[in-house]
Amino acid sequence: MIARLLPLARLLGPHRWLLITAILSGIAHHVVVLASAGVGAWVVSRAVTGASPDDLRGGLIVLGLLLPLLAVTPWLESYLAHMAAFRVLADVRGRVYSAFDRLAPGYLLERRSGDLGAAAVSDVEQLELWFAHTLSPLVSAATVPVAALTSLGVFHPALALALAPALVLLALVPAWLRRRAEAHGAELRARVGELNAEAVDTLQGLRELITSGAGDRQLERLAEQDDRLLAAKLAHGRRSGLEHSVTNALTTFGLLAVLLTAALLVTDGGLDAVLYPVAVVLAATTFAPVIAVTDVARDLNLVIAAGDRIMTILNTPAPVTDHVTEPPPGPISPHVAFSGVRFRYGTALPDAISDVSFDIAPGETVALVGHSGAGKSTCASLLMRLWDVDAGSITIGGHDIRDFPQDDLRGLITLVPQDVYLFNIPLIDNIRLGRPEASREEVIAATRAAQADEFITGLPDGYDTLPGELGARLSGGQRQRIAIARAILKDAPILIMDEAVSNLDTESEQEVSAAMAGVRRNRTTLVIAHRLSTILTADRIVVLEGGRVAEAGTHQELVERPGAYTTLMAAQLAGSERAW
Ligand SMILES: Nc1ncnc2c1ncn2[C@@H]1O[C@H](COP(=O)(O)OP(=O)(O)OP(=O)(O)O)[C@@H](O)[C@H]1O
Repeated sequence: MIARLLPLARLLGPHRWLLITAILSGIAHHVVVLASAGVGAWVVSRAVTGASPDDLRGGLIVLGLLLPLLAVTPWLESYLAHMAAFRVLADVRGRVYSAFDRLAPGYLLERRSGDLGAAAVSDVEQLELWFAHTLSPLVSAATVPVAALTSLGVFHPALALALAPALVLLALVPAWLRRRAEAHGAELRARVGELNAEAVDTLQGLRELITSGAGDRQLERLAEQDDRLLAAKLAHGRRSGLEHSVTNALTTFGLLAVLLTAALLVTDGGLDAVLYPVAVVLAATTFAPVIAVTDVARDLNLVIAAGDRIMTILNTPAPVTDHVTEPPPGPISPHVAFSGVRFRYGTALPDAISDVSFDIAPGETVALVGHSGAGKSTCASLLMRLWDVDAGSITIGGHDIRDFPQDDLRGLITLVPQDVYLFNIPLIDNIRLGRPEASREEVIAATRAAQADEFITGLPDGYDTLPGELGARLSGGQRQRIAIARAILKDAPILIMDEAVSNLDTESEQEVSAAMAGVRRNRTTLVIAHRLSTILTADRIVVLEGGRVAEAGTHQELVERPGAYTTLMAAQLAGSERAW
């Protein structure tokens, strides 16, 4: 078990010195306890056997000197161990968040956000048990009994021999129950993650649950997850209880063995009667650090499971890595070209796009159109290098996008997504996301250009409104205009727009279209188009079908020959506002 936990020590980093000092304080504490108990027992036993106050003075002075240490050393141990633990926890949490950043979105799509949230918060929290409450007692438990056994051995070897079996058996209890403990720990942490994921899902999908009347079914699912967590907790509790009882029994057995052996030795004259209470007190105090460890060891399975979950995240290789540290030299022309691009989301999956070639000249707008699943979003994700192409290449200004550090590449591109996420920070900071240093005036100018100024100033706190719950109350059109304001403010030369699929009312539609036209001006734009109005204003249209380019050209060129585009248009005309 300990071997599985030792890799966690690597997480200590620069805080290891704090922890080492805590461990030394812990050892000092136990030595002081042993010494004061021994000296105290000796003083009492001398006093009751008629020693004069003068005979006791030396012992009492030692006790007086030990007393402050008795108070200070445990405080120091706990304070330093917690300080080290909390600093490590903060570091680990930071590393987990950067891992999310590094792994996004490929790995994150495969795991539920509530489960990942549990990993970032409660799994990391679980590590406190190891760093603040286990490491130091563990070292004490390994050293103090050796010191106590040696002292008892000096009194009489039989005393050490009487105590040793109980100590050895105590150390073996966690090993005996290890397999069960690890299985329970993994189960328990996984169940906590699942319940968290289900709860987050429920909250995120509340509107859908209410409108579809599926709330009760979801509550049942939550209750089922709760039951599974309860079963895992009970199994953990049963094993933990068994461990506790065995530990208690062994402690009592060890003490009785020393008590009995010492009594026999005193009767036989092998041990001075004055040393009898000293031997018993020494034996009793020996168990304290061992019990402290077995107490926390009962929950170490949870730490192992939490550590495994964290390490899995930290050690997962990023889907995309930087091959260079500097972007290509000179001004980069915002000319985007896809050449023979092939990509699939997993080795077992079919190609999402194959042999896709098209280019977007600087300042040009290309509309990607096609049925759902045709590969439009995949093209946009590949241009932002959220994944790397499997074959072919994507270039900007003639340079392969893999020749840019990711930060530089994403500095060249702005995304206006379909569904805009608003953080619970003032709206002005939400708009500043891509350019945090922008002044208030610059934000307002960008928001005006995105036709979002009017509705924001109409809010009671205007630009300082916290979206919080409001995020959900903003209309789709308003959220898109906030994203457009972000894009205008970031002022990147290349723009990717994922047009909202949901129907906007006519007024919102006009406002969003006007805002989009504004942001597209002078920018190289790739728009995942769903609306006829957008398609008609694009310079060129690329029609995707089953992950391949079926046709490309201007609207005029494409309508003149029957093909994928005219079929899509026919579907559009037979349908509603939305094209597909
Ligand atoms: N994360 C993913 N993992 C596995 N397959 C994926 C993933 N994302 C998309 N796909 C698959 O890749 C193909 C192209 O999907 P993509 O999202 O690019 O299509 P799209 O044209 O943008 O569709 P829509 O208009 O519905 O968004 C589809 O078959 C889709 O199922």
